[in-house]
Amino acid sequence: MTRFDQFFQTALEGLSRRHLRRELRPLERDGPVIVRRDGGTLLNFSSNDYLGLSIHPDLKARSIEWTQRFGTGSGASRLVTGTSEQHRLVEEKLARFKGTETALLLASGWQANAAILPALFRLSVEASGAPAVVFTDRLNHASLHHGCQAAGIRQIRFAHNDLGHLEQALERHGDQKGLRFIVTESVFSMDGDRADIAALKALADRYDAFLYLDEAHATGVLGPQGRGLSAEIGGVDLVMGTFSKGLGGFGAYVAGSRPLCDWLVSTCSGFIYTTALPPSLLGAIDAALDLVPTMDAERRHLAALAAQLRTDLARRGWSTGLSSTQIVPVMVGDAEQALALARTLAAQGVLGGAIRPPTVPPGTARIRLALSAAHDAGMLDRLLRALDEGAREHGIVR
Ligand SMILES: Cc1ncc(COP(=O)(O)O)c(C=O)c1O
Repeated sequence: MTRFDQFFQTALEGLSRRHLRRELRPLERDGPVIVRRDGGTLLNFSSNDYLGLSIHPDLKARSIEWTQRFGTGSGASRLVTGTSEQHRLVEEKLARFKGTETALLLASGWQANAAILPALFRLSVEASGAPAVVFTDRLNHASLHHGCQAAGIRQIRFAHNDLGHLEQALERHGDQKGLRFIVTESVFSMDGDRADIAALKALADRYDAFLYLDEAHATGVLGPQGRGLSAEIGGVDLVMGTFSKGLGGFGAYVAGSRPLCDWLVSTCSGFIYTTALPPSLLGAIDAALDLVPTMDAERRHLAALAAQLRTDLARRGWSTGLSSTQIVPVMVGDAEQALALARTLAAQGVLGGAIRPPTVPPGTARIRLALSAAHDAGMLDRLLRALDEGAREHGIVR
């Protein structure tokens, strides 16, 4: 015990009373969609490993091979020791995949957003002498908020995916001197809905704004050959994404123009002051980038499963919001009820995470279901039966 522990305890009890306390629970994976927890087996609907690549033999083999050839760690920041051939090869492959001039690897999606935005916004001061004017979707991921906060800018928030509202804001702030930035996601992680990238790009062009797009949940899954929604139209100024979800590994990327990536190499704290990605991860990413473009059948299966699930849930009276992707929220509303429902799911052998404020807005707690190409129709039936049971047990009004 330290003398501060009593403060932690009291603060934690406060979180518990508001049903906001989070806890780590031991879990072991057993195949693409099965996990073991508390001695039982659960069917997993909570993982972002959308294509099941994290256990693919090709990723494992190249990760092992590159570890054996190049070691377990990179030793230092790339600016200190130099850039390895593997980093260069993976970045080139990534730029080809995303259809951009170049790309840059970063440590994680969270770190990328948290560190890129402050570096990017500095450009405004350099170019115009005034701070950046930043327009953000109200439901942007925590890491995007963090990046804005770290940059010390005030976000001009527009209603979720409401481009009319965004346009009004662009109009209202039209006479501000700084460079304009629109920061949003192509697929929203807690709602599974999509941004209209073509319309965003048109707005960005009309108002001379820089478009920053987070493709964390689209990479590998959506767009032509899984290249993300930005690949459908091209011309997005900066696309970031992660390797931790559809690509089955870990780490993140920025894809864009050469001057953009050169700027980040010189100014992005989260790139400069951190150790380069290790060979094991680079090997897995390299293999995933070979496989993903060939996985149209898996993507079709995943999309069909998600559509089926939404139809079945709607038939049973559940709302799935505006989901149109592999992420399907089952809206509950009350945080305590969402937690109770997740507990019943687990008792029925199904893992579906309860997502509560502050991750989602107050009153919109939900079970976030994330589908994988490794799921099948029988598994969806099991999930639906478990949800019905939970609704009955806890008197959840649908
Ligand atoms: C939209 C979005 N961006 C970024 C991240 C962070 O990515 P990573 O898990 O690679 O840190 C997430 C992860 O949940 C996300 O949902």
